[in-house]
Amino acid sequence: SMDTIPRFGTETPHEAKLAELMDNIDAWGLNIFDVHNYSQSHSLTSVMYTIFKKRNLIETFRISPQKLINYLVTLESHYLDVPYHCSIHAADVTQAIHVLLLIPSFENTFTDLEILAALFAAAIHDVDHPGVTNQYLINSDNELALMYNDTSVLENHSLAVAFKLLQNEDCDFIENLSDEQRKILRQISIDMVLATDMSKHGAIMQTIQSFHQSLKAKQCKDSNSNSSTNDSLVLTEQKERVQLLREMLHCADLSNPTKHLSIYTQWVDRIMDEFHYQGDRERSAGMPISPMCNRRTADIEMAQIGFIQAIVEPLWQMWAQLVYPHCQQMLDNIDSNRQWYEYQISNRSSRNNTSDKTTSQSHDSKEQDKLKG
Ligand SMILES: COc1ccc(C2=NN(C3CCN(c4nc(N)nc5ccccc45)CC3)C(=O)[C@@H]3CC=CC[C@H]23)cc1OC
Ligand SMILES: [Mg+2]
Ligand SMILES: [Zn+2]
Repeated sequence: SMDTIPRFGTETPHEAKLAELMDNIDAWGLNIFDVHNYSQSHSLTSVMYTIFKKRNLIETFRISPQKLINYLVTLESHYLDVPYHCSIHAADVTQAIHVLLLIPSFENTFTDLEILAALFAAAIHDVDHPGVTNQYLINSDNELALMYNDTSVLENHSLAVAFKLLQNEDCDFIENLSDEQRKILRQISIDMVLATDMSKHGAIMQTIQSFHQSLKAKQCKDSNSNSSTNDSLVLTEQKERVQLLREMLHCADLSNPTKHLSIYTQWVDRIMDEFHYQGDRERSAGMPISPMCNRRTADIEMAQIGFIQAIVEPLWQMWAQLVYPHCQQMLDNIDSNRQWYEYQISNRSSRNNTSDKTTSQSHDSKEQDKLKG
């Protein structure tokens, strides 16, 4: 019954603190690491449950709260304990897409079923990720590459695992959806998760410009409505709405540099841990070491500047243009974060010009004092 379900889906001695954090569930600045700590490492379960309740999806789709919790806890337990692609990343991407769906431009754009599918796709998109890239699985003749014929191996695997878990009677929280609704949910989730494969990034960037221009042209400019609904994007075709959701999940998956520096640098540490561990395995197996995976030659700052300039900033600029002015904060964070990494590099080179090679902060300040004389 309802009274046995905790407020945020999981039992925690820190419910008051979690409540305070969840007040920011609609904000880009939510600290997902704090949510993970205060939810007893159930950030994915508590974030998804809170969003489902806030969006009234439990009533709309007659979802059994207990079955939803059962599914979320089981899904969360199938994320592996890897540095980056763990359940905190899934919670982070899920909360990000929830915030993007709140942008006024999308006030009248998506159906409840499409919103359910988008949140579900975000929550499942990296489940059972082993902490290595598709290329590594292919190069090491991994059974997953054999299973999926080297094609979007990780993304296909996460989808299969997530839907397998739904077959468990106790976890089937979509039991009351019609067959047609289940079919649409499955279709949209598959489309969105497969689009998170970075090998599809180029294709998304190719079409995004012309697609958004056509949307802007159709944007309803109903003169007598107030400003907020004035810019809402109305898309008549489900195909177009799914294309927008595909881009949205890709943006959420590439959102680390759009967050506050203190959050962003934690994701950088985690992804570099994961890449360097893969590089260690490639080195000891005599394989070529993948880009950004060699801890002995790593230039973490340069890798982030390259990642921002080549991938993250161009994508988010396209997205921000479509929903102007609602994503300016993301663009501002990208810019200040890139500048911070550029400063680290310039600071590094001036440090190298001093006599010793030590790079400790205290050394620098002593050096500065000497210079002041
Ligand atoms: C926080 O910091 C990161 C977070 C996630 C990722 C992620 N990176 N990637 C790829 C991205 C493109 N890469 C580049 N390769 C090559 N040869 N050259 C490049 C030159 C400039 C930029 C990138 C590349 C390969 C890895 C994923 O596939 C992950 C899974 C899905 C989404 C993003 C993830 C990287 C981060 O910092 C580098
Ligand atoms: Mg992925
Ligand atoms: Zn991801």
